[in-house]
Amino acid sequence: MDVTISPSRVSGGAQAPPSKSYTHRAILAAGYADGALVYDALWSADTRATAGAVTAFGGDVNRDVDDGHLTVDGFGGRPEVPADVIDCDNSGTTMRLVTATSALVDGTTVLTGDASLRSRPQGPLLEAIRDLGGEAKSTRGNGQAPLVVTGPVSGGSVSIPGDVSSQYISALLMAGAVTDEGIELELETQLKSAPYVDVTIEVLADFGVDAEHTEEGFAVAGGQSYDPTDGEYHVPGDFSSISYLLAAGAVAGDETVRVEGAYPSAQGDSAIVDILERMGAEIDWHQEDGVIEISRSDLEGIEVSVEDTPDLLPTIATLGAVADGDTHITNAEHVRFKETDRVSAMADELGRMGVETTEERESLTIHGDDSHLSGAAVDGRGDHRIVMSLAIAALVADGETTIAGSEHVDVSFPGFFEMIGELGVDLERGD
Ligand SMILES: O=C(O)C1=C[C@@H](OP(=O)(O)O)[C@@H](O)[C@H](O)C1
Ligand SMILES: C=C(OP(=O)(O)O)C(=O)O
Repeated sequence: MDVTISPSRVSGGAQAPPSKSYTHRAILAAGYADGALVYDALWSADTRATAGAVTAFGGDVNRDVDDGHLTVDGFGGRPEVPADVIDCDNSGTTMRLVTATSALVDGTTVLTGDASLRSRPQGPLLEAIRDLGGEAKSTRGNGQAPLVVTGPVSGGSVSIPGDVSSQYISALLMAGAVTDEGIELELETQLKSAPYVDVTIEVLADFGVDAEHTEEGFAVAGGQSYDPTDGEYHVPGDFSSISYLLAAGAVAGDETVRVEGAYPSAQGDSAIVDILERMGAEIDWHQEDGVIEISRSDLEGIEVSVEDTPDLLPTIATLGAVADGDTHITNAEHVRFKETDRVSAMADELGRMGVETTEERESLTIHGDDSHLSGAAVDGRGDHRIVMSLAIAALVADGETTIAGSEHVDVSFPGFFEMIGELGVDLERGD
């Protein structure tokens, strides 16, 4: 479905959507437990895929139609053999977390996903499961889904690269807690996207499970039980989603844009506040109230590493297109392994809008000075973050911008277009 956006000014307040990363973990942790009530859960295409997997393993997930909370019945640490293939749809987090759950099953699990997910790397996780004594293979022998996993594994020590996806580590820590022996992970490389493992450790702690950093990597003791405090869990707001609302305020704010539900957590993407400040934005984060206020400001290019914050790259690229001078985004190689290669997708699609960029394997430089944003027909590449970032660029382009594939926002931010419409964006959604 296309969306056509005209140059617009934004103002007013918006509620941050719930965190996708925390919701995935809370649903699966509740599955590993006997169950839990999950409040403020994100109900999006990706989190529905994780709910589907918990159901396939013998749990159940029901959503309250009035307030949206989830009632999860768990499988108590003993996942049963799924009656069918598990479809992880477009969700890398689901596939990685659930592949490790599959290694606990006394039998065989088959996992697949859409074309994008079936092109993403799973090899290091499969190898780790084999090293733990399970069977794990890619049907095509290329390290990509469809995957076939046979357990059960009882734990042990494995080494794993840290520079492809942190989700392998999150997955093994979550599953390792209910193995007999626990799992020790030795990192073969430096860890990228590290804050996401901290998010995992935080959620595990809230479910009464201990996992820790070690000198070599991470470790989780076996024989633990998932048991959430008071049987419930509350999901915080999502800073990756918040980044689009703040970027809209920074480039197109008429009056102040105010985002609520922005409380501090382990999310690395809260770095967007600091990044905007460094670019010259007028921004205030009232942490105790969970409120961020931002007004339109003249932005300047900066150098920023996305080593810890890969999901911010598309937002930063759009900000760089509007800023004066160069914005140099470094440590970005792992951003190429997402729903699409986001480094080249942003270079190409912003290029269609008149933005000059220099792309290298590990970096993307946006030449703000040489760029003039013009409305154009652009492609969201079937990737929610590319769609949302181009939508923000469209606010300050000359003329209309039409983005193909607007429905993909359903992956992480289902109400995105309604929300920016309420902030004042002039948009029309077509076929
Ligand atoms: O664990 C998570 O919730 C995520 C980890 C990150 O992936 P990588 O660890 O693969 O970089 C991030 O890009 C993704 O959107 C969510
Ligand atoms: C990469 C993302 O998610 P996942 O890895 O779960 O597909 C994302 O949300 O940007």
